[in-house]
Amino acid sequence: MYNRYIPPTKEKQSRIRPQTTSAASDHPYGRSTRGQTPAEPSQRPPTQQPQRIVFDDADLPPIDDSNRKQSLDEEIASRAGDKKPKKSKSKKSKDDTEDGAIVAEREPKREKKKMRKREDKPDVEMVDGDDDRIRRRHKSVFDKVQKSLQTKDDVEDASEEEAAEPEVEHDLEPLPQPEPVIFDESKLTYETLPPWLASPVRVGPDITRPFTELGIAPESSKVLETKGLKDAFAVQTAVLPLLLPSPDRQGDVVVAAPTGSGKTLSYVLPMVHDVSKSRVTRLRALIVLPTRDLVQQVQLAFEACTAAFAVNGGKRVKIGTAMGNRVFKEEQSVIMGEEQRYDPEGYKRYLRKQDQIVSWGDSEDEEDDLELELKRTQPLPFHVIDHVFKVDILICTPGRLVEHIAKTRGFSLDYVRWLIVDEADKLLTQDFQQWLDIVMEKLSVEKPGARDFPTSNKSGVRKVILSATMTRDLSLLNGLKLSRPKLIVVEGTKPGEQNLPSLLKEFAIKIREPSLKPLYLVDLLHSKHMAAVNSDTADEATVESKISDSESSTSESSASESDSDSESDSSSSSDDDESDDELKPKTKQPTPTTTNKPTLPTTVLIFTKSNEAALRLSRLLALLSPDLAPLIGTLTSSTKTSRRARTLRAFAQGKLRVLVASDLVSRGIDLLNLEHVVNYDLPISETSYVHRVGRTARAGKRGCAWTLVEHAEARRFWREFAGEGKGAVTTIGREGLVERVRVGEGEFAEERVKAYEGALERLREEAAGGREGRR
Ligand SMILES: Nc1ncnc2c1ncn2[C@@H]1O[C@H](COP(=O)(O)OP(=O)(O)OP(=O)(O)O)[C@@H](O)[C@H]1O
Repeated sequence: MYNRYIPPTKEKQSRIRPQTTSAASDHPYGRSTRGQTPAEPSQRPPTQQPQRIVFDDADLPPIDDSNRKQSLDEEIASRAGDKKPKKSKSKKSKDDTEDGAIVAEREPKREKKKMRKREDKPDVEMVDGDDDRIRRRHKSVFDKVQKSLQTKDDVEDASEEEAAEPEVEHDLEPLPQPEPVIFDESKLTYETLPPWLASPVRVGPDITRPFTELGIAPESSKVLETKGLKDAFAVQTAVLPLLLPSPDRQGDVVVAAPTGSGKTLSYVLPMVHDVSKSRVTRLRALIVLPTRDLVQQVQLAFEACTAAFAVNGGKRVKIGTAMGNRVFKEEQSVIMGEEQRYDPEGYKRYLRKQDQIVSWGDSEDEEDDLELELKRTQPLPFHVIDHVFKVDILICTPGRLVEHIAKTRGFSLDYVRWLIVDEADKLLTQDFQQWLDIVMEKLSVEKPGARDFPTSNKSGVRKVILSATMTRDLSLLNGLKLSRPKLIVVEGTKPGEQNLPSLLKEFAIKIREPSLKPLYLVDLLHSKHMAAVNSDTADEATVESKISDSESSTSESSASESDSDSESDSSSSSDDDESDDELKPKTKQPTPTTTNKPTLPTTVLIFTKSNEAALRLSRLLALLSPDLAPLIGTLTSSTKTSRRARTLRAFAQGKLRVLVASDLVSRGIDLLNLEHVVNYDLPISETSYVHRVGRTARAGKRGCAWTLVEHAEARRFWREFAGEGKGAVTTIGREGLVERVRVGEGEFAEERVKAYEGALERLREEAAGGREGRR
């Protein structure tokens, strides 16, 4: 800081003492002036020794120059004519009592003002040469003080300047302003879309109707009822009448309905109904799905319904799958068969061809052809071999379908009259081996009468396209070459968006310490939040029995690897009691005595961002929470299909309660009685969020979705997924709001953190051991 300056009076001037000091103190503030190098005192002549002016308040008497000032003011006033003389406002005595810092800041400004006033009146103020010299020196001191204060003020004002630009005075004429940006707040309308997309058929989410009212025969309805399917759900009430035989001219159907709303049965029932009317087994229908797990799940739905239409003379429809879980040849033999047909002309042609192969068989390729031919079944004399389908309906993944079209003898789509694309947005966006182009080309082949629908006026291929997050992208839908399409939308609170099930409750958990995230998860799993939310689920959760069951047998960790991918995968219709059972409502158990283990969760599906993350988290959970270990299963795309199926089955039976999964199972998977979904890692998109959380709150049941949100993810989560906060934009439609919930609040106890670090170390060792083992 600097000494406070009091302007010198005549009286005071006599007290200013010149001092000979060091060079550093030549400057009034004990520093050399910037840019000047002060000379060594010894080099200077004594007369040129600078004077150190010491202003010491203690030495100075109070200034009372009011009289002099008054006379000066009067003179100024008399010169100015009409201006009144101002009263002197010297506050010296008051300032002396004020806080030093404040005084120090105010004083220079005030003194500068006074100086300026005096400079304006040189004839009055400048009494003699000494005065003049001292005054000039003071002025330079003022200037420097002023400058330093100015710099300080500048720094302090900088932040304010950022906020508000300084006002610059201009002429009265207004400055030219930039054109105001007009934001187009109008929402995307469907006006540019074709009428069928612009005006969908809207259905309320709570409508139900008996199947018999929708065109299903009473005998079939009865069978469905025994499978737990009493009334049709909303989407089924709208879709069934469009797909079941009708005298009206019918077209294709596009369905956008929330997860778990029953889209599968809306196409399964009319297809089975139609195909059961045809006598000969031929490939009549294709259902394309993005994953093997979904293929297996839809197969179960079909098999549960085939019996319902094998009444009143209808045939039992044969279902097959093609998804690449078995060796190709085996899959071929399950889908296709061979039949000997009497055809002497055909037999002659066959013999001529054999001769050609034998005589050409010189090159390596031709030898291979010959070998292949000899391996094939040989026709009986005067017979030829026909390749025939063993299934009426094929449920498949796109890649495997393309492979069969290319390589399987006799695999023709000539008689296909149903094409179902489930999870359509995924299948249309991702071009799996250009499956759609290849299939559409095959379906364009017309064989007279081959694609006629026995009991309706519709001819050709009937297409049904479904998703909970249906695309409205025409360029994608165009590839399907839809004919007279209708869009069915099961309404939510915000029509047109990706609606969540109405009975889903969503929660967000703030993760304050990301490095301890697994501990938050453990706390959540053991909290009261993970209790059953559906009364019937609570009834089924006979905790003790299930724990002992799982401990003895089906723990994921103890699951046998011997379960190979060649495990039989029924390709034709059969009385698979186990499959049928899975669709049956579980018989109610007595109310459980959950109090013994109150902290164990009911049923939870935890989503991670990758396969590896799922495997790691699953193991970590088991280490951190040994009581949970036997109840944890893992589902990743690197897990064998058969093992995944077993895990899903164990979960459905209540032997497993916690599934840790990658996004593989986020779409379509129908886990019976799943109550809670946890987004351990944030999903990559809103669509992914909708599918993940849609694994619960299905088929009119309640469910909860929990998302762990780290600080860095909060903005994205609340804006994009929850649709809350400034600038929120979300396509997700929901009934309520996402609630904030606290879990793992406060410090985690030191022992827990230590145990966690120990578990991580163990995990590292296991991973290293695994790598060593593989080497
Ligand atoms: N009419 C019905 N009565 C009773 N249960 C039904 C009925 N229709 C469907 N379900 C059951 O509802 C559940 C969800 O059905 P489904 O899997 O078809 O949903 P989804 O709409 O395809 O969901 P996602 O979009 O997630 O694939 C299934 O367990 C199914 O058995």
